[in-house]
Amino acid sequence: MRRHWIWLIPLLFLAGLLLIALLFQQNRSVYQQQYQFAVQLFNQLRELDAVSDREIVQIAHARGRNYDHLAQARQQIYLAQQALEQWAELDDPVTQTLLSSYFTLQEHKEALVLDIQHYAALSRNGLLYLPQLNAELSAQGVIGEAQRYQLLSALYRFHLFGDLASLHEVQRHLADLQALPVTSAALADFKHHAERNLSHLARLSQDVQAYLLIESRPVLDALEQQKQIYYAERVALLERRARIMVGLTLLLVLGLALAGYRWQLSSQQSRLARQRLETAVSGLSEAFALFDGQGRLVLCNQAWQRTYPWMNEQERRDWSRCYASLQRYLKASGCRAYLKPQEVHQFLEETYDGRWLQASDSGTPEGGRVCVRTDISGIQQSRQELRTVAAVFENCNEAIMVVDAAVRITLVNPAFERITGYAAAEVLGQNPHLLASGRHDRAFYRQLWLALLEDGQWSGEIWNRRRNGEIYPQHLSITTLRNAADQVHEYVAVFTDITQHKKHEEQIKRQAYYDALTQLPNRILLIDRLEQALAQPQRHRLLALCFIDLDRFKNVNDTLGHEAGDQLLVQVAARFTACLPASATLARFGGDEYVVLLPELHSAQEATLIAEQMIACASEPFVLAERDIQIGCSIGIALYPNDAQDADSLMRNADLAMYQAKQAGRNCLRFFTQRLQREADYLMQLEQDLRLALAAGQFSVHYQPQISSHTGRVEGVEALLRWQHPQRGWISPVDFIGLAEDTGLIGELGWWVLEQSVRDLARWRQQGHALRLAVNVSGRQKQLGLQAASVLALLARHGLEASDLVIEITESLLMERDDDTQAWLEAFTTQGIRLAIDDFGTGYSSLSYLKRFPISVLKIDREFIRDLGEAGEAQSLVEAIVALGRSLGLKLVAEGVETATQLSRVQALGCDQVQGYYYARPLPADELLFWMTRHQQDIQAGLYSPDEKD
Ligand SMILES: Nc1nc2c(ncn2[C@@H]2O[C@@H]3COP(=O)(O)O[C@H]4[C@@H](O)[C@H](n5cnc6c(=O)[nH]c(N)nc65)O[C@@H]4COP(=O)(O)O[C@H]3[C@H]2O)c(=O)[nH]1
Repeated sequence: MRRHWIWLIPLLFLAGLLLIALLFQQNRSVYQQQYQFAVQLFNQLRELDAVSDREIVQIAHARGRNYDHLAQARQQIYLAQQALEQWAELDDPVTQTLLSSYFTLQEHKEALVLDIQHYAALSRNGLLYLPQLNAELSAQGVIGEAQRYQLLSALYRFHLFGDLASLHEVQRHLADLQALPVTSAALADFKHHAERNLSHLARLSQDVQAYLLIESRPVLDALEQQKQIYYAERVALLERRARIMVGLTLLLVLGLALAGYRWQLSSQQSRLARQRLETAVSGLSEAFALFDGQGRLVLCNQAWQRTYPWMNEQERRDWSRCYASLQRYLKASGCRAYLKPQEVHQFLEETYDGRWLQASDSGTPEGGRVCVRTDISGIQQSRQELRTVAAVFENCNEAIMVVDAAVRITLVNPAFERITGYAAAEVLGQNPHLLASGRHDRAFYRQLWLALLEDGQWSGEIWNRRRNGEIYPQHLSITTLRNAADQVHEYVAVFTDITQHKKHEEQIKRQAYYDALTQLPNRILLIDRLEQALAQPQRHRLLALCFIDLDRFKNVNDTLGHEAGDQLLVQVAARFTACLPASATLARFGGDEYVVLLPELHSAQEATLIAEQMIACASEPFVLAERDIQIGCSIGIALYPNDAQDADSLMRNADLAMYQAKQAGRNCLRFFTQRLQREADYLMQLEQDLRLALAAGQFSVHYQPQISSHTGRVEGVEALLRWQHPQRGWISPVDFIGLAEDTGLIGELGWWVLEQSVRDLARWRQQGHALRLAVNVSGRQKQLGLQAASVLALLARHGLEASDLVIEITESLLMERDDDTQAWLEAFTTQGIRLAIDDFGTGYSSLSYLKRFPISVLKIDREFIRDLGEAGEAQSLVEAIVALGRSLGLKLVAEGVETATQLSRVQALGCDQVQGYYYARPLPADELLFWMTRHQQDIQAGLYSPDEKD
């Protein structure tokens, strides 16, 4: 559509040409008309001039009868002159001059015409009167008649022809007449009139001559010629003007075309410019709007629409409405921003959703308005963040050091000054190397710089020097900052003084690797050193690991207290250290266990000597709490590479050997042997089997009767666990209870024994056997969660009383001396369950714990009972135990009574009950019933006699 206007240009051009031709033609015809009219006028004037001349001549020569034709001609000449004057080109001076002279000529003629008419009339009258007078004279006979006739005749000729000869003749005749004497008045009158007539005729002739001599025609010709020239000039002028007009039209059209082209070009450019502007504006993050001089929206971007989402379309498109809306909005928002009504203004504006805008409104030269809104919420936030960062920078405990690309310190914070001792002014502009301690080599720094350049950061520990020369450790993190061109801009180093941290670390390390009490290496460090020693590629090398356990340490601990025990451990450590070579590592392994690593041995004998020396040291009395204390130690030795190849195995084997030494009577040393290994393997296998045995139903409970030493009646039974191993047959509880305790299986197993035996007891009750049940309970069961409440509930479930149950515990449990154990035991006894001390006399039998714990029964170990019949101190020991029990009101049970002698002895000593093979071995439940029935029958039959049973 836009390009169609181009066809208008030739059309306009043609229209212009047509218009010019039309105007040209019109003007030309006007000129032509004027010219023709003027030519007609000239011809008419010429004709009228001729008529006028003819009439003049006729009048002058007495041929005209009247002046009507002459007057008519003169009148027409006058009108034609007026017409000519009207049509004359007043702008042409030549025409004006000619016309003026023509009019002058005509005026002259007019004046002559009047004269001629006048003298013609006078002449004619004279000529009419003279003949009358002549006739009178003739009649009177006045002389000179001939002369008069001649005169009259000459006069008539002169009048008719006006020739000079006639005039001369008249003049002669008149002179002749004049010469005549006046004879009469008539003659005088005649002479007078003749003379006057002649003068009139002369004057008439003179005027006619003058009239005819006036040349008006050439003037008319000149006028016509001038008219023709003027006309030609006018036409030429018209043509020139037409050409100019054509030229101008052409120029105009060309100009229009050019203007159109330029307009099109400029509109294209402006379209392009607008597109570019729109693209640029739409790409702006700022809100942008352009309003024209009339306040109409010319252009705005998406950001503008987003900025003023509350504005409706009309407001957005109209600046005044938009402005008014802004004003309203700002007023409503509590005037936190300001708007000035100037032509150009800048202001802050807070949007409804809390954003801050930097607004700038400026006028355009056309009276429009450019509005820009920049969301400066981020800047505000950044400022806030900067303030926060600055506060952090100033107040943080970490030292911050900024170094420029030329490795010069540009900024440090107060923490830097505190840590390094340097004031900011002292280090700014300096190379950070001034802080170096000299502890790190070139390679270290090369690595650091490489990491900074390649990875952009480095962090680690570094030793630096304070201003006072002190070298201290830092934890340093350096980050490389790069500019937009990816060039290193600066390095930011953040570091903390980790002196204290290092100390703590050292302390923690020490705590982790050293025993706090003895300051010896602990188990972890020992294993570490052992592994290191084993890793040494040394041929023909012998290494020994000695596992040491103090003998009777527990006694010291229990009797003198933990503090004394601790002192003993420290003293032992000191003595052992004194016995060992420098290459050895003495470690406290835990409790009263020590381990010595001897890494550089030449023979096993060397290890023996060292171990014996340690045993000797440990056997020397120790002074604790002003008392001499005698202990000893058992040492197990395992050798590398003979006994094991790795650290774990070596430790285990040394431990086994140590147990072997313990079993061998303590205070001795034992080397690990293959037999020990086999036993260890056996135990391992046993443990595995034990884990499966309960589910496999391999356990059963046997019961051993407990018989009143006074009546011989069965008062109770002791439940004893039995394990029927599928391959190994019966396994004694002595062999697996300890293992079950170690593995924690005793919890489940012990509960199973309780359930099983309580169930059997309840059955026996129903069958009429009033028995009391004794069940062994391990101290480990306490740790594994056995509760009195559960046991009571179990009894209640089977309709039994708490007093029907006796729990047998070992002395060792009572040795634990903690409140928990007491509370745990009391939970049983307060409900009526009784407690029995098993194997009394083998441990640290003490009056104190017997008093402290709620014990009801003492079971005298069978070791003492066994020796009762023989000479020795057994008799007096049992007597003492019985006396002790009696004094505390305890019931006394003798275990392991096998013979009648033993029975009679324990009866004599006052034991309340006996238990032993003398009466019965532990029996399965069914056999027990059978045994009890028979035993009852024997008693009833009076057959029961200790001697008989023996
Ligand atoms: N030489 C000899 N021995 C006699 C005589 N009379 C009884 N014995 C044995 O002496 C042990 C008495 O049990 P204990 O001292 O409680 O000693 C028990 C007890 O401490 C433990 N034990 C057995 N069953 C259990 C149980 O269910 N739980 C717990 N925790 N330990 C149990 O195993 C130990 C050994 O039990 P057993 O092998 O059954 O050995 C039993 C029994 O068979 C005798 O006249 N001569």
